Amino acid sequence: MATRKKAAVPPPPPPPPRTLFEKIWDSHVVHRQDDGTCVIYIDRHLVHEVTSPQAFEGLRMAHRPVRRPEATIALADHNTPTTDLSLGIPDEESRIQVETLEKNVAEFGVPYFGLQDPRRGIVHVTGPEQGFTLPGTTIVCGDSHTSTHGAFGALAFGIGTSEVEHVLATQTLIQKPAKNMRVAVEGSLPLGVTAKDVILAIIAKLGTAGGTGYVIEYAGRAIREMTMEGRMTVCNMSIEAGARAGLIAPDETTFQYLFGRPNAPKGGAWDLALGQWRRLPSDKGAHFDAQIDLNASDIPPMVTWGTSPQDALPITDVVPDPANAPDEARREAWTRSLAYMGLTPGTKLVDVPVDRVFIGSCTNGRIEDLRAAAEIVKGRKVASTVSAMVVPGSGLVKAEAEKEGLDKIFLEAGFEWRIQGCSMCLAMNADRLEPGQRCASTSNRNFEGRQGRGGRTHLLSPAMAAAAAIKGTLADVRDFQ
Ligand SMILES: CC(C)[C@H](C(=O)O)[C@@H](O)C(=O)O
Ligand code: SF4
Repeated sequence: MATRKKAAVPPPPPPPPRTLFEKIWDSHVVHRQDDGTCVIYIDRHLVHEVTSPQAFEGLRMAHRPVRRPEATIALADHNTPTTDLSLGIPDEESRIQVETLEKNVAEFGVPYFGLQDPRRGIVHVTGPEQGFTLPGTTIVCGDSHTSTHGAFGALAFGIGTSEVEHVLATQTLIQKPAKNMRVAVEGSLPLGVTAKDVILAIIAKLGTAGGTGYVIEYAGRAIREMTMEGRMTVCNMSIEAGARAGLIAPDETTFQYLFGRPNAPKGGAWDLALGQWRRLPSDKGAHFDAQIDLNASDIPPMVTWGTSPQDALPITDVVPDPANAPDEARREAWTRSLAYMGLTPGTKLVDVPVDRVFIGSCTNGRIEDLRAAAEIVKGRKVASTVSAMVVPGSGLVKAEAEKEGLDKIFLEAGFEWRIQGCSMCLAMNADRLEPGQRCASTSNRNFEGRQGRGGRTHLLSPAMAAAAAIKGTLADVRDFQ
């Protein structure tokens, strides 16, 4: 019998290279509409007291339960006192918000870290700490700085209150895919330069709208060399560049941080997860719609002078002159900013006196941030003209810092040592600036009135904030090392 040679079946074409964002997106699409709008599955949901009341009320009215309470963690962070929790919450509006959250989580069976629970912290500090934030997952919260969790290679973004209700009810969201931007920081960071300086330098370059419509993936040696704390600081402020989210490819640093955390997978599930996580990084040749490059060795310690996070300059610089602004719109914006900030063009930034120093927030309230500040503060005293405070990002950060003796270093230098919460990052509780007061702050927003009506904010790193507290003016941390 004659044998006919079988025609060789051509191998299937290799799948097109994809970015980290595309991989997470594709694996979460539940339904795709013709116009590209998708229903995506949400793995994890963080809930705080500010943006959840109407969401729960909506569920109540519709007689709907929370779809997956076990995929949710709730806690209060914005409105909580930082001095003494045993007195309750004196401010009525704040108290009502926290009590409403407590009532809602009890009624809907949502896991809750109560006021006295040491795991309670700013949502973006607590989530990662608990291993609730995992690579390759989708994470949302009714809070713009949800981008923080992107440091783990999770697609994490802030949502509005009606979307909070949608996620509580369905564990899904309706979204359009974003464009991909790659921001590469090559080389190693010089001494005195931290993740905060890197992200301020990136925002100064991109502008507050430069990231609009994009998910930014941060890459390059300087990012790979960062700890998880540093990576979170970078991703945290992605939103200040207008981006939908920030992402960093998970690697050994990520896995080491997560191993053994309460909500991280255990045993065989851990090994399985590792195998999946290692496939997440962007493929070689994946398409990015935009690319920005920075050299780490060009980045000095940075500080903001104006009322937008993009108004950042090297600490060695001077207050800019609106006459030198690149266009008319910015001339006007700079003039307004300088009037609000009470600054004169040409003044050296290191000569600008500060009244207050705030070390904390979801940008820089983690243990490594407190260690960096304590290193500068150790054996020194806060200037007599300055009132300074440290507010840990979570109860666990506070406990660890106390175990290491950092609280003593701060207290002996004249800092106040507070209880965890958002605190003076946005002045929703009792911690706020008086009109006209100037603050060196490790937080992420310097908008008018952000830290209290009429308050003036300079954003900088924890080490730089510590140096400012000692010197009584903005200061170059490299003079203190
Ligand atoms: C209160 C909350 C909705 C708000 C946010 O979305 O970011 C706050 O956390 C902030 O930092 O301004
Ligand atoms: S610390 Fe500041 S930026 Fe972060 S969630 Fe709280 S208020 Fe928002």
